[in-house]
Amino acid sequence: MLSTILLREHSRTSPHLLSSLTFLRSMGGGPRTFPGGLNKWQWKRLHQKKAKDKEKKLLDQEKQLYQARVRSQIRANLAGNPDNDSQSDPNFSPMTADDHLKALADRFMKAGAEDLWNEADGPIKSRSTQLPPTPNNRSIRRPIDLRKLVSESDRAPNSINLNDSMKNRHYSVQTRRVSRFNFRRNESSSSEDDSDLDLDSEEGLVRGFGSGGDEEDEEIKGGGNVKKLMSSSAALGKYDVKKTRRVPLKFLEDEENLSDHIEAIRNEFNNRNSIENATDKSDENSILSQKRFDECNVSPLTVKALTEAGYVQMTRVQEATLSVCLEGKDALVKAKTGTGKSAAFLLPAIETVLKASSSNKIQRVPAIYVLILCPTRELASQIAAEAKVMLRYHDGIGVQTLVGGTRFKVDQKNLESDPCQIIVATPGRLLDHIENKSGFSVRVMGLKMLILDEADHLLDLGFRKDMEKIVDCLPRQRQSLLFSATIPKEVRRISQLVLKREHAYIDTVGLGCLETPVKVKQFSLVAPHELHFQIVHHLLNEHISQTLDYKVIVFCTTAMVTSLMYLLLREMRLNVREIHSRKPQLYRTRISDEFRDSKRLILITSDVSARGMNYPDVTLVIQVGIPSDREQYIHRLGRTGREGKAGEGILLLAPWEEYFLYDINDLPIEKFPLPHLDPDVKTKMKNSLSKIDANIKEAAYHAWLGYYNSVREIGRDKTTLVDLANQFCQSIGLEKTPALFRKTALKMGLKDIPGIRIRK
Ligand SMILES: Nc1ncnc2c1ncn2[C@@H]1O[C@H](COP(=O)(O)OP(=O)(O)OP(=O)(O)O)[C@@H](O)[C@H]1O
Repeated sequence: MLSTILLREHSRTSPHLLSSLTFLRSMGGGPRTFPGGLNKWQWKRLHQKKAKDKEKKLLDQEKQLYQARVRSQIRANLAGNPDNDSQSDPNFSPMTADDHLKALADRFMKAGAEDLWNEADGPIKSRSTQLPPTPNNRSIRRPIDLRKLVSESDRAPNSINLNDSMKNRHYSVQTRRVSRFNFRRNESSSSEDDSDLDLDSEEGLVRGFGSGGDEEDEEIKGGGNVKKLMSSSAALGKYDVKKTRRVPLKFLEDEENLSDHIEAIRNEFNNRNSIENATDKSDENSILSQKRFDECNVSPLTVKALTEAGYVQMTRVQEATLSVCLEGKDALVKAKTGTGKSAAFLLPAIETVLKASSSNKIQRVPAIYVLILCPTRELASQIAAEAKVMLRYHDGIGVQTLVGGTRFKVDQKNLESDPCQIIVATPGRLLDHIENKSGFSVRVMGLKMLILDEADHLLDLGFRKDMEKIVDCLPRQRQSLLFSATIPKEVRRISQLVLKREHAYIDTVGLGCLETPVKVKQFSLVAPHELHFQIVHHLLNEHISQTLDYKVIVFCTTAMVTSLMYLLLREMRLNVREIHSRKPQLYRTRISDEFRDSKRLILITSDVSARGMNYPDVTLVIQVGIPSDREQYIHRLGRTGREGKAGEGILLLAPWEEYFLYDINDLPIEKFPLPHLDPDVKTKMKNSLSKIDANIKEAAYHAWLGYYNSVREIGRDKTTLVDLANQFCQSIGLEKTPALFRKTALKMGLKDIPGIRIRK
């Protein structure tokens, strides 16, 4: 004690002594307890909690104030007399309900008003506000879509609209302050969606069981004897990728010597493609713009690699975003599925590395300049493969993936032996590397650019905690780019966790325009639940008989239901493969690569394949059961009709899931007639089902129950839910309902529900 006081006194005069004291303490020489007998971590946590509570309180206050101000302003405006209280005006007459709605709609659809939308106001509904019939609630009215009340002219004049831009070939960018609030670390702001967001986990029940089954970004630390990192080929994968690394960097000045070469490629291309271009340009649905890569401010070496890979013209999203991203601005970008978002962020990423490398040639181990985060392992591999193709002629620039399901040590070895400047990672594994004291966090401190692919999903509650921790460890002086095909309004608010307030919002879809690919025909089929397996079999057979080079993806609600569907269809002699989170990573990668490169194959999958995966020429997507939300429907459907091609999507629902159609009623979905099912096939299916291991069926029942329990509209009536689950049980040939652990049943609120069996 005395020595501490003496040291403290001394340290006032000697800073060296202070650092020695700190060192001594870290070595165990100093006091380890804080007031109240707390240790260092408890003390730290206590203060973090206090700060968080304070921040939340302040935020709530500000929010209430702001809402009150907006409400009073609306009231004043509607009454036509902003200065006086309308109620005290003797001539005051309340507006009709329709006028009121129209006035609200007008105000809300003004440019930049999206941040003011509340669940009850806005045109984009969350599931919590759906009003269509549920098993218990059949008479509720449909919500009014404010979009329909708004005239075309009220659209944001300066936001990018693909359809408009097609006419005048001119993109503009909406840059503005997004929200008055700082929503950073404020989960309560989206608490109404908590249960929806919980659905990110593939096995809702499994989460309840605590058995650790996750959907995406599952991290297996040190598990499995993985001999090589995943290496899937992206869309450009058939072209050679660079094999060697650790070559001295070639910098921008060297590239200028290539201008002759590029000029030659340009001329050759002009001649070769002039006829094709003429037809392309006439196609309004083409994803391509008229601008070529060689006309942009990107490195000639990148252009050379792109040209060789067949990328000559930019896609619309690439044209719309490139200049903004190259200027160094933060951006939030929305563009339809399959329109080339990956290249849109990879191009500025490469330019960032080139620029940073040229100004920092002395570092022995290069800093990580670009970090790309995405929700699934397969997507990370795909992005890395595409980046490698673009980097083909950039010697000395490397890209690596850090994803779960591989050995952590292997990652570390690769990082040491082959230092890279671009990392593509899933959040969980990245965090492991940051928190591991191996120097990775130091390399990350040089970061220049952070990219979130599938940004809305990464900012969901499922990933939010990890994202907050990651962002906390990154330098503030960086550029951030967020890309997705869907950006719900909650995400625009929460995006400030990552983006600067002054960022560009680039929407190449356009407010109120169709969010799905134009050439994809969409159908919904509502049929009794017990017929679903047979209907899927029937739809697949029909499609195969009509489509020579068929390539189909069937999405199921959970991993175990996917597994059951796969085994059943395999028994029925269909050419199927399966991918879901319960499969080892090497298996997943192998199947993913096989499916990418093949034709006449059916992939049965969970939501691990829903976002970002670029399997070329998928002819049909079948979604069995209700998707977790509207966004997931759009992403799953987007696995077909990529690059402006044609495709087909069928959503198969049980009658009690039909309410979901209201969430997507602005999409062009036609009713699919109930097919005539062959009784012989029914018998065959029954036989096939009987051959499947009962454990798989039991796991499927558990997963099914967990998934639908977490779907708010279905899960809140536990008795009906258990009834439906038992019907499912019978339909898959289980005679006895599988029992739940007491703890699980309790967690799910099912303990005393008739029909639930508890394990003794
Ligand atoms: N400039 C280009 N010229 C030709 N093809 C391109 C170009 N840019 C991208 N593509 C192709 O478009 C397809 C879709 O690209 P990508 O996977 O980046 O789409 P996406 O918008 O990220 O889709 P998702 O929303 O599903 O993630 C890929 O096959 C890719 O090779």
